[in-house]
Amino acid sequence: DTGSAAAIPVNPNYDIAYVTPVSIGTPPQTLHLDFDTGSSDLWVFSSHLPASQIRGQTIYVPANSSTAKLLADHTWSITYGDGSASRGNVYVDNFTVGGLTVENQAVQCALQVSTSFTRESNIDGLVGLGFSTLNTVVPKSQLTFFDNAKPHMDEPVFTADLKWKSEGTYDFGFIDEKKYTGKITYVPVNTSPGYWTFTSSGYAVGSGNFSATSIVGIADTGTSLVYLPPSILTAYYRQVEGATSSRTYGGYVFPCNSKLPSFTFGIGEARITIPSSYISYAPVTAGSSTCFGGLQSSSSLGINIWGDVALKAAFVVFHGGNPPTIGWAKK
Ligand SMILES: CC1CCN(C(=N)N)CC1
Ligand SMILES: CC1CCN(C(=N)N)CC1
Repeated sequence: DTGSAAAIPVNPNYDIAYVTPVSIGTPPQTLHLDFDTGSSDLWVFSSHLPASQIRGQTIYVPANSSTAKLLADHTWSITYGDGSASRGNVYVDNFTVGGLTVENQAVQCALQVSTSFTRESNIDGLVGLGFSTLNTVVPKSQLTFFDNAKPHMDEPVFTADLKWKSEGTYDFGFIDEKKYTGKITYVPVNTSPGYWTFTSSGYAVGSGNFSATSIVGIADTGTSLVYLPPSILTAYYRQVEGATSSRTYGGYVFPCNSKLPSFTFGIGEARITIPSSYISYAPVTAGSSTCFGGLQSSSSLGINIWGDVALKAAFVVFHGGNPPTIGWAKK
């Protein structure tokens, strides 16, 4: 089996997150979900939510699906890095992404979501594509869509072709040679933390020398920005006129008309370059002439994150073999 589905920016001006249409149940209910390689719960806004917590999202109504079955006495509860959270009960149902169907996929139905999810009217839930060890369902943890689909896939892979301010693609079960240039460089993945954790070989700022240094981090489609060690941030933003680390805005900001260098990171001998346009991320508030950087410090996170700002500069292969690996190519 294979599948292919769109990755659509939730906001036309800034790549805050991407959503992908999925079909759940019989007859199919279409929701737009945030595919997140940094977590492993598949959860949706549902008919179990109080109306006060829904603001435009599409809800999944298990009662309207002839193939939905309650997973009795199972619950889940999750909190994300940004403090957002959700919790609820669990059904299994048919789940289809871009033509690839998994029967009896655990679909976690929200009974409660935090205000940041309520405010995000274009996100109807998440599809966790991290390792199933992170799944929060109790008493029996559930498998991700990828783990359920893998045995039926032509190849045990999914790929991310995210794009700057435009629609990209998630492919499942195959590698589309048309989506990248040159070769794919694969590096090992440490599955123990439950994320797609790999080691980058170093970085360069603009046209400067490449600094060979191991950077352990995660490839995370569910995080907007790139979070790296403070020393790298200092090296980058020293090249940006008027850049400063702002306590007010919680990170590096600079005048929106400042000239920004690109940022290159190493994958083995290969190099991926993030164009400067991706790093001038967004005005700190609507209409401001102060912009928030797409590269920020990981010092408060305890983990380095290659989020969408980095991923959209590449074609990325999440290879679920034994052992899993991650591949990066230019495009
Ligand atoms: C390590 C953190 C990265 C951001 N998160 C995520 N994409 N779900 C939460 C975990
Ligand atoms: C990784 C997740 C962090 C929380 N999210 C959010 N507030 N929209 C969704 C993605």
